[in-house]
Amino acid sequence: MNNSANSAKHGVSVKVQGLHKSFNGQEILKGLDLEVRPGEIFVIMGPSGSGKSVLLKHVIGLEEPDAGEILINGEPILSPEVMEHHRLAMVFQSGALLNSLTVGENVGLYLSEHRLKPPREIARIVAEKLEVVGLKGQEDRLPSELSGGMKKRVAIARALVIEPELILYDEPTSELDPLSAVVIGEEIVNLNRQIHVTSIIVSHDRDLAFGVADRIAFISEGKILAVGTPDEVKRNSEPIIQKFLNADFKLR
Ligand SMILES: Nc1ncnc2c1ncn2[C@@H]1O[C@H](COP(=O)(O)OP(=O)(O)OP(=O)(O)O)[C@@H](O)[C@H]1O
Repeated sequence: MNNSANSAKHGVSVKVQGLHKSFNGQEILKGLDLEVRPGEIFVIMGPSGSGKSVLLKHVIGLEEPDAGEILINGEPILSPEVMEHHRLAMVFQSGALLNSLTVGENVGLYLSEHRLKPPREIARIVAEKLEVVGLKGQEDRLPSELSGGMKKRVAIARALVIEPELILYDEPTSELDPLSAVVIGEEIVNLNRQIHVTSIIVSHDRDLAFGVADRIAFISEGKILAVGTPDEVKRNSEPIIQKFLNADFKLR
């Protein structure tokens, strides 16, 4: 983490160029190109198995491309420039909280493990981030005592301790009831307005995508089929997109 940049409240740009990735001889990403603007809420939507999570892992540097590259503010993701000067955070699908630790310990874990701040300062930062996600005063609770929506909000608070310039959300509303999903969507938008962080969300939740996105990319079988505003994507005539967006029960 670069402390000198901590006061800067802005998002980074993300550029994906010609991204290819295969696993065990099977091509999963087939040459993806994308550009996410600073401060944008960008949703990557598409059917199960289309490669959304694999793409997200490349954007945070957890996977290396077979070909192509990911640029953060014009610099390769794995370059020293990005590693040292940009703060990228990921909110995992499961929340990835440690059940043996309290909420406060989970949120402050990165700072305490790396001894980046004195305990009193960590406690102050944890309290501040919990307040941002609407969980003021919940430090001493255990993850097992929380609802699914609260766990996701704790996971978001944990991402916030590094003052991120980019937050990646992997299926932030999965396993949530519709009301809790709306709360998480609102949280993502509020954060975006408050700290101007660039947000990339991977989701097949149509309501979330159309509710929060500035722009949406629709991905299918490792290719981008469309990129545009929610209205543009809704109007796209590609049959796979229309089928996905209008899928409904037709039993009665
Ligand atoms: N590390 C890996 N090794 C082998 N295959 C993988 C690996 N990671 C992903 N895959 C395969 O890549 C394909 C795309 O997976 P991915 O998780 O990106 O899909 P997704 O679009 O996020 O789906 P979902 O919406 O169901 O989460 C799947 O067929 C998956 O089995």
